[in-house]
Amino acid sequence: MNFIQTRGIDPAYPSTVTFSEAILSPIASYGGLYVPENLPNLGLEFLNKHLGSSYKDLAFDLLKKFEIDIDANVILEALDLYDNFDNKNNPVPVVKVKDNLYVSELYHGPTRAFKDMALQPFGRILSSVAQKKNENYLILAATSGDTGPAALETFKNQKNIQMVCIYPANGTSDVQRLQMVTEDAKNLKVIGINGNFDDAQAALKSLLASKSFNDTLKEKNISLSAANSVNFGRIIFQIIYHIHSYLELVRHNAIEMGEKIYINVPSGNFGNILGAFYAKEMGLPVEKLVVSSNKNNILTRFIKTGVYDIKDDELILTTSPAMDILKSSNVERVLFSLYGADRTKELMSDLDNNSKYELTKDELEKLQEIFIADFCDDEEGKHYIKSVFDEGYLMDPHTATCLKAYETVCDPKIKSIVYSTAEWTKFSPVIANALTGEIDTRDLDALSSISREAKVEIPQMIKDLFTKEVTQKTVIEKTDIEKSILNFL
Ligand SMILES: N[C@@H](CCOP(=O)(O)O)C(=O)O
Repeated sequence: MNFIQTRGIDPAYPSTVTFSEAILSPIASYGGLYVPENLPNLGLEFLNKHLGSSYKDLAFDLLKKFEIDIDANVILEALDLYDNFDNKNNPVPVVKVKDNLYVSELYHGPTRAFKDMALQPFGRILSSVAQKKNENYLILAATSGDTGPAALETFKNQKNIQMVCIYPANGTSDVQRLQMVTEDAKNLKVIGINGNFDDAQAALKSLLASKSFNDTLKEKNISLSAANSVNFGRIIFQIIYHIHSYLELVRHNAIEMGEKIYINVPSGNFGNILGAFYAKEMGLPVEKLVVSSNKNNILTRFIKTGVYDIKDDELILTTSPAMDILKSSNVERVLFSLYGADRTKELMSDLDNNSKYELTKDELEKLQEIFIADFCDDEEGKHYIKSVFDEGYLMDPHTATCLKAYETVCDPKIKSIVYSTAEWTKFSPVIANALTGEIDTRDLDALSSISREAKVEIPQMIKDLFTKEVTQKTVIEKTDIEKSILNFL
């Protein structure tokens, strides 16, 4: 299958590219993104066929449907990385929390967040394509806390790869930061910036599009790619777990095959729910996609009003930092699917030039046929963490935001899957505070207090972070990112 461009075609670019070309060079004409030319139609036949399949078999068959230009043995090797998750037979358990409410736990990989679901196999595939071409790649990642650790983990010590991860120095949890700054592989560089995630992502996009930066890299015999969800290589793996989660509900006899459900996703850069959007487009029975966010509530406002307006917004630091985002990259891919390339180009250029765009009434209706949304502030989040804990389930603050939308915009008679994007260990102070009222300033104290209260073990890999040497000490102004990357190479 070929890939096309969300903002139409600049004559300087090829009109279509293969999957490997799209992942090696993820930014398309006019700063747009690559999307599949068409989506495979799965239907109930595919779902029925995979009721008894393992996660890896489902994934392999789905990837086959996309006809990507990657050797089958490379795909199989990449999928074998799911064997390192907590349960090699099921990397994504789906757990019942209360009547009609299920949690799909996406955090059982090496860095304890959902990003491992895609970055583990995607990193292996990208590295293998680079090695086969015998080319050197610089992979950039901008992170608000979860992508960074997962990207560093997947690319560390990979041949032909150097990787730079940019994070907001004061915008992640301690555990997220420690996961990054204690990485010591020679091919990795971690850069903290005095700025927020939007600054980090803007720098990444501008470097990907910069001719002079790319030319400088070429002189060093290096090409440039990205590990964020702007890269379709991430998204393709983020479709699979939505289908798997649906099948898990059928397997648990929670739903009949074909029954429609809500898919409720904590959303920031929109990659996770975009995977669900594509799964729905491919035939997964979904009532609505529920977009949950924190006090940085631009996605909720957009879905409720059709106006994406961040002119007067200041990014707020919250207790669900992975969603502290205003310029959400993957909304663009939905705009393209619903309204086409010309309109997407117009809307995205409004956003770039005026920090605002506005849908027409008809366009908004089309969006609202698919998406509903609500946001949850930190205090409400703590309330949900506590009340769900009292019913026997421990969840992180990102997952907790979904509980608000579950109550406010979903029909309780229809089953919901809420996606749990991170393990409790990554955000212990807020969880400890929600459960016990304690205010722990040190993560270690908060981890112990949750461990006591909830009778859960702190995983060794999390404990180890607090004694590991900090090897990545760079913190710079956001204007110095390019210089700092070039110094590293
Ligand atoms: N929430 C992310 C931000 C980057 O998102 P991505 O899905 O585009 O990689 C994070 O935690 O880093």
